[in-house]
Amino acid sequence: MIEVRGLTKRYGPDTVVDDLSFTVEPGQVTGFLGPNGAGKSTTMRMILGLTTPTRGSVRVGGEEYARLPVPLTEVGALLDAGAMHPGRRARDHLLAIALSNGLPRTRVDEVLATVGLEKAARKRAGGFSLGMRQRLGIASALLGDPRVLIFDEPVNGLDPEGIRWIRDFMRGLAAEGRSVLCSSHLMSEMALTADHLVVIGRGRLIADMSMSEFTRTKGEGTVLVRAEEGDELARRLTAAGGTVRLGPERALVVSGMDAMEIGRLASFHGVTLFELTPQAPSLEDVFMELTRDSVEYEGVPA
Ligand SMILES: Nc1ncnc2c1ncn2[C@@H]1O[C@H](COP(=O)(O)OP(=O)(O)OP(=O)(O)O)[C@@H](O)[C@H]1O
Repeated sequence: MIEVRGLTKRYGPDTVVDDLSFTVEPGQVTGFLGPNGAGKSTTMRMILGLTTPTRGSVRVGGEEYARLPVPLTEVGALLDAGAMHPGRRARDHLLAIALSNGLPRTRVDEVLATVGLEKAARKRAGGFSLGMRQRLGIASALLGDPRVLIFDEPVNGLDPEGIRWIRDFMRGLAAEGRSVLCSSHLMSEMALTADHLVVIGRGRLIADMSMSEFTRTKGEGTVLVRAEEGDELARRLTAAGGTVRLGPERALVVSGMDAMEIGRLASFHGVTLFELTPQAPSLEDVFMELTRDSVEYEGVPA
């Protein structure tokens, strides 16, 4: 497992990771979520001993990364798929990593097969598509057969087939009992992959819970309302404490009130309703709500 305790990183006056504590358990995919700039990559780099924390500690399998005798056999990571020599053949790239880490050569062909790159083994990485580069990056993370795997935004820029492959692959690794930590800034993507969620904003922990707990406890639904006198109803709902947004085709999307309260209010003011549909919160909505105060650069609504 990965144990993060009181982890803090400062760059000059900026605290980019702020007293962060969480645990990544085996047998699960833990989604590491946060808006752009939240501090996910910095946290992952500290877990991997690539960035020194200002304060706090990280243990992988009970040890600090720097104390692991052969780190690649404990933890494998995909941080930046572009980080490979373009002129080097895929197999040679893996062979160099295996040999410099004292891992057997036989692992190279095994991991190439695992990620489906056998046929491209003798091709140069420079000619690889993004999807193939991701697979090669994952192959190198798997060389030491580690129990812990870390993926930083692994599906960024991939086509739907590539996304599905990575998703299934991560689920497979967790099913084998490994600990998988995977970062993303998209909730919708994690909804299909993660068992557990760690959500951060501006370097601070916002949520640490199972996916089902996350939707159950954090979700407040909306009600879609269509009315003959939409503008009037919107005013009445706002006055009654609801929050109203304009939805598709002039429908109202109401939060803070349930369908019964809205129906009663409309009836009281003689407003004719055409539709009154409670909508379960999407995970994306819950995520946006949670991280609203912690996005670095917020767009101004048009
Ligand atoms: N070496 C550095 N020096 C100064 N500031 C840094 C450094 N590395 C990261 N930062 C800052 O730390 C903050 C967090 O960055 P980080 O890359 O960890 O976020 P992230 O959650 O991974 O975001 P993204 O999804 O955009 O990659 C950002 O504001 C970034 O500008």
